[in-house]
Amino acid sequence: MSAPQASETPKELASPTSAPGRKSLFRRALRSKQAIITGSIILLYVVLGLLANVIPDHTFWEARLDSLNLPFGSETYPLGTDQFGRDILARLLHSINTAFVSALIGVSIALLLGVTFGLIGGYFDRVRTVTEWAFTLIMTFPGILLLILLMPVTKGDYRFTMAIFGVLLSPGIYRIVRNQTIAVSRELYVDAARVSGLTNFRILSRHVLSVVRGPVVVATAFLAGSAINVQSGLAFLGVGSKVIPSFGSMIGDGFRNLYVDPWQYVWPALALGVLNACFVLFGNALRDVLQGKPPKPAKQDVQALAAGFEASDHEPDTSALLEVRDLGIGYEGTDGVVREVVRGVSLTIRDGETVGLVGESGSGKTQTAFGILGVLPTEAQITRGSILLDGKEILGASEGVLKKLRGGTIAYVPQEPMSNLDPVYTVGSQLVEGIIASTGKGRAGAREQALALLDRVGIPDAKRVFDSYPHQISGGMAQRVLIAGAIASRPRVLIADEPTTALDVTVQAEILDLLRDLQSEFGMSIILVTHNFGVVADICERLAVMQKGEIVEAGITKDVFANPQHPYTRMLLDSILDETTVRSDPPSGALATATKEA
Ligand SMILES: Nc1ncnc2c1ncn2[C@@H]1O[C@H](COP(=O)(O)OP(=O)(O)OP(=O)(O)O)[C@@H](O)[C@H]1O
Repeated sequence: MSAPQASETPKELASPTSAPGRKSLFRRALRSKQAIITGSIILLYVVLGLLANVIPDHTFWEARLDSLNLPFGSETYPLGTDQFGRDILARLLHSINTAFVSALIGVSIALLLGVTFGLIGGYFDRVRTVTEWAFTLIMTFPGILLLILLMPVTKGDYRFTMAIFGVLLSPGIYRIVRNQTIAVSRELYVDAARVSGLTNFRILSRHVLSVVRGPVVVATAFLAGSAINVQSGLAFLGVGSKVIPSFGSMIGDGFRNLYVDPWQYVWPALALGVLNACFVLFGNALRDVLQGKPPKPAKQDVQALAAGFEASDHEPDTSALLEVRDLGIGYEGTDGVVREVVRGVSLTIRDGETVGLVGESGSGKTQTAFGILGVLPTEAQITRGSILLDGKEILGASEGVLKKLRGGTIAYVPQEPMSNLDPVYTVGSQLVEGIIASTGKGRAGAREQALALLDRVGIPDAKRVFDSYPHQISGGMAQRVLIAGAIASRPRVLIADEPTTALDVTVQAEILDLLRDLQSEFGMSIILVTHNFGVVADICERLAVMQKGEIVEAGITKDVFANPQHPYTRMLLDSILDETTVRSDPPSGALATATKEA
């Protein structure tokens, strides 16, 4: 399980680990009204373009001296004629084809270069310098000027011009793909794929491409609009063939004839404007779909949720600080069926107590914790339930409300401390940013508090650690740093997700001692997510045992340890190594050696 990464991801792109595949993006796009409307309009343009030789009564090049500047609504010329007596409708429909061919050529070349070299540059560190250099060089070219200067080479053929424009667009795609590839290459599952002997090509096509394609699809929509605009702009300036109709050349002709018949200007400008707006809005809709919105409960009192943090109509347990009731979290499978990974979990945490959420890997502990924090992946669905904080419903609250809660009332200490510190920034600057965001303090005050917190969590040379980069400190120190960040806002609930798993035994004990001290000092409640009964025995007053998404047993820790009721709890307890029992049989290696010596 990895911690939520949304905050570490560039705004325009989804987290690499959460990026859905193309199929999922397409399916989710169908749920966005904006994507459906703008996508349908773009599709309508395509159909009209395909019927360019069928719909009009005249060809686009046919000029009739007896039909100059006919107004719209004229017989056989529904949109009228231009100053050369040519059918505006025919020219408009052919302009659509010119626009789409321009977009197709420009975007295809940009994708071919950007995706290919983005994958190569992102994945292979050794060639990255070369790809960076090449694409930075391309970015220095003065785009439009270059396209005009290359007129003698392109001979005015807009298709060649757009091919060159595709090269000029490619750095944008390259950067998206390169960034995503670098991020994915650092994921543990990619390391695992390498170790298991998968070829680089297989890793790139299977693991990396599936992550980068979402953002690339979104960028493609924007690039298509941009290619159409540039082609139209060049045609307006007179760069390119006068014979092939395009929105730009029609706008240019209409502009020159504005006082005779303004409609000759209005039609192509309108057609280009609408098409352009559709590409931009379609791209925005895809991006929203990709970034997603926080999962909403399936069945909730919508009005209460709309108010964000309104009082709930449940009858809350008045002694409870946090109350999770019948929480269900599910994911849609490839067959379209939603399967619950958290199934009706109920949990109560009172002020100042530590509750262990225990169970083997995959039992739904972290999903429950993420549900409380409101940081579930966008594809997650809340299928049922309620989460009350101080008796108020927070499930389905707005992102603004949840952000405030996460920064202040509820804090989170993630698993794997090292992966949760950005290697590019010093420990201090990351702590300071977090403190500014959660407390609203100024930089100097935040720095002072960060140093005090580092000191408080038992880091001996706080100043040195403050100025260190994450790779310069140990795992135990990194965990202390994350705890320092989490307690900065003096939270009332601290959710610690396997806070000791990645640490060696002595450091584990120190971290548990630290959590215990901080709890009594701040009087906060702790939810300790763990698979380790030893940790639960050490620090938790109560525990809840999870299996396959359900709580199968809950109670006071010493009671459950003394008299476990559920077979699964008994099995987990039995699997704890009994330190008083020493195996009498020698390890197999020793046995083998002994046999050999004999
Ligand atoms: N994005 C997702 N899509 C589909 N299923 C998911 C997703 N994230 C988690 N799950 C599933 O939810 C289940 C519970 O996962 P969760 O991370 O809560 O387990 P856990 O008990 O915390 O285990 P661990 O300690 O290994 O993280 C798992 O079966 C997991 O495969």
